[in-house]
Amino acid sequence: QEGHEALPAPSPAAFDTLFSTIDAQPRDHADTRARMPEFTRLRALVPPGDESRLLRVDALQCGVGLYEDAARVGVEAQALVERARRRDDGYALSRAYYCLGNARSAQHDERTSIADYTQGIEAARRAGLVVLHGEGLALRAATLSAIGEHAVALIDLTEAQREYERTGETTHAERNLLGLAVAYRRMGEFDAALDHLVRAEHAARRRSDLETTYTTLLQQGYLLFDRGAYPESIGPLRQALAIAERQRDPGNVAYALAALAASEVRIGNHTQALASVERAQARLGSEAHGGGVDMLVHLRRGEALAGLGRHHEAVAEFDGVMAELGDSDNPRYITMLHRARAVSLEAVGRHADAFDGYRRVLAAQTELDALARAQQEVLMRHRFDIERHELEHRRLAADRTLRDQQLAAQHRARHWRSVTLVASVVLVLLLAVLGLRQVRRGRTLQTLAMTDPLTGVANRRSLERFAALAIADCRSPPRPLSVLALDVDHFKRINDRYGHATGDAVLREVAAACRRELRQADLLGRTGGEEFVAVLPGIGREAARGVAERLRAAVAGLDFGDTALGLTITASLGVAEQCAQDTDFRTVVQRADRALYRAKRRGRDRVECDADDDDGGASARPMPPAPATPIGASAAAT
Ligand SMILES: Nc1nc2c(ncn2[C@@H]2O[C@H](COP(=O)(O)OP(=O)(O)OP(=O)(O)O)[C@@H](O)[C@H]2O)c(=O)[nH]1
Repeated sequence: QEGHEALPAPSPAAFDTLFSTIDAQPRDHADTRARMPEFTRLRALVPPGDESRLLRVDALQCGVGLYEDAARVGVEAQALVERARRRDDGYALSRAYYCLGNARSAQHDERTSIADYTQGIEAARRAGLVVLHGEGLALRAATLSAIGEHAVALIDLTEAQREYERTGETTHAERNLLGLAVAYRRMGEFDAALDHLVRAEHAARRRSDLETTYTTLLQQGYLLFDRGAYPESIGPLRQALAIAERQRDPGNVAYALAALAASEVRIGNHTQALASVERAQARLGSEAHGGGVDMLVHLRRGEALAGLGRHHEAVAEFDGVMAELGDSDNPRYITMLHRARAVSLEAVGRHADAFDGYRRVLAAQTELDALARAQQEVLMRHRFDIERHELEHRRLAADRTLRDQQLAAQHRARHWRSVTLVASVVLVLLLAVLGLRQVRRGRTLQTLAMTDPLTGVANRRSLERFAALAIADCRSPPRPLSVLALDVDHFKRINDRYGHATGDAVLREVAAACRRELRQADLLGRTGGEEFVAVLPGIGREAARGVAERLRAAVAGLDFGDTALGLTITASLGVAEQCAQDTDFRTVVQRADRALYRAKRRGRDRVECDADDDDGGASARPMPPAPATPIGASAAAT
């Protein structure tokens, strides 16, 4: 075995690497013989007893020798399917089915092969193997196309393309373009076909994939021919021919020349067409070539001869082709053949045969049209279904969006309701607080309006109001009521000696001391600078005198040691009891004031009563008017 490298030792890691490399390469499903050395290396890497890896090599290798013995390959593939099933290996199962499909295809059992491919496609899809899945779709599409099911083939290839693009399998997507283009052309969708062909050609040129570049150019030529653009088809066909020549592939050269000849016939260049055909025949030699290239060359040769007026030779060519054509062959070629043959038969005077030929052309054409219509219908139905699905999908999505929006709106509304509720509660609380504060402020204002700010005792106004009520109260049932008038002695001196602030403090202390000595029912008020008046309801003159004495003693007992050292104060008081003649409070106060005046006169720090009056009320003074400020508004005599 000269030239063979030594086989590697078993290694799972090395196996996996080589396996991925081989598996990623594009394959010719018909025959993998050229890759036998790779498979042998891979097989050597399988660790002993590793059934799983062995299964994979077998699956990868399945199909070798297909052309020689398709039946044997079919049996092997069937066994592989069983093994893959037992091991639950999606990859091997899918490959085994593809191999089985190829074997059946090679034995012209296309319907069964389609079922096998479908099984393989499903296995790949279940295993999530995108590339293998796409490969199966392409295989099935090729077989479908071969039996005239172009629409379903196009659908398969479109699905493969979508999957490749979705998963970013760019190379596979590019390789799939050619198949798609052919499928489109066969469906008569020429614009889509040309677009895919041009893209496939660019991709193939970029990859320096000459074989695919050749095919894309040949297909462009066919496409332009089908569209009746005969002169335009010459360019791509010549390029295809150049590539086939460079590759030294006689089959491809012959295909390109046959296609060129067909276009040359259509543009009336029959001599050139005949030359092309003869060149093709020379390249093909005497060997038989598969795939119908011989038949094509003869058909084109007949057309060229007919164009040159050599109808007898043309009929002979056409008859040769007819003998070779089977029923399963391409109806397009059959139609083309019968039409060309009928023209030549007519030219040589075989009118009845010509007529028969035209009849067959008509029948074949009708069949072709029906096929085309049926295929269009399948495709349209499929596209309609897809569109309907998409429409349904969009409608569902729109519904969902609407529902989401409704939910969001509901949510927002609920949110705002809570916000409003909280805000209302806060507002109510705020109003309550404000109201409360207002009430308090009103009370404070009222208190301020009724009290003397310096001492906190009642002011003149509230004293008069209280007295009026008390007097009325003491009338029925008749009860006594007395009034005391108190004036701090020599208060001016205190101010002068200790300052005004101390004077204020003295006034506050005097008020506090008096309040301590009075009952709850009594009311003390400040009526002038250093003069206070107390109303004592229910108290008669003598009892009031006692109270006045207590007040005098309390004032005299005040101690100012910590504010004004050495300061002692005294107060003089006058007492008056309300009597029947009194019209109002003022007259009682006047009598009390008179008594107070007397106390001052009699030496201060003492209490005098209106009953003790010895000057017959001549010294009675009216109550002093209410001062703007208590200071400087003394009512007491100096
Ligand atoms: N500190 C202070 N002094 C005041 C206030 N109101 C009046 N006075 C002063 O009190 C003094 C009252 O003095 P007079 O009316 O002359 O009487 P007096 O000095 O108390 O003498 P007699 O009443 O005769 O014992 C004046 O000097 C006023 O300015 C006050 O609210 N605070």
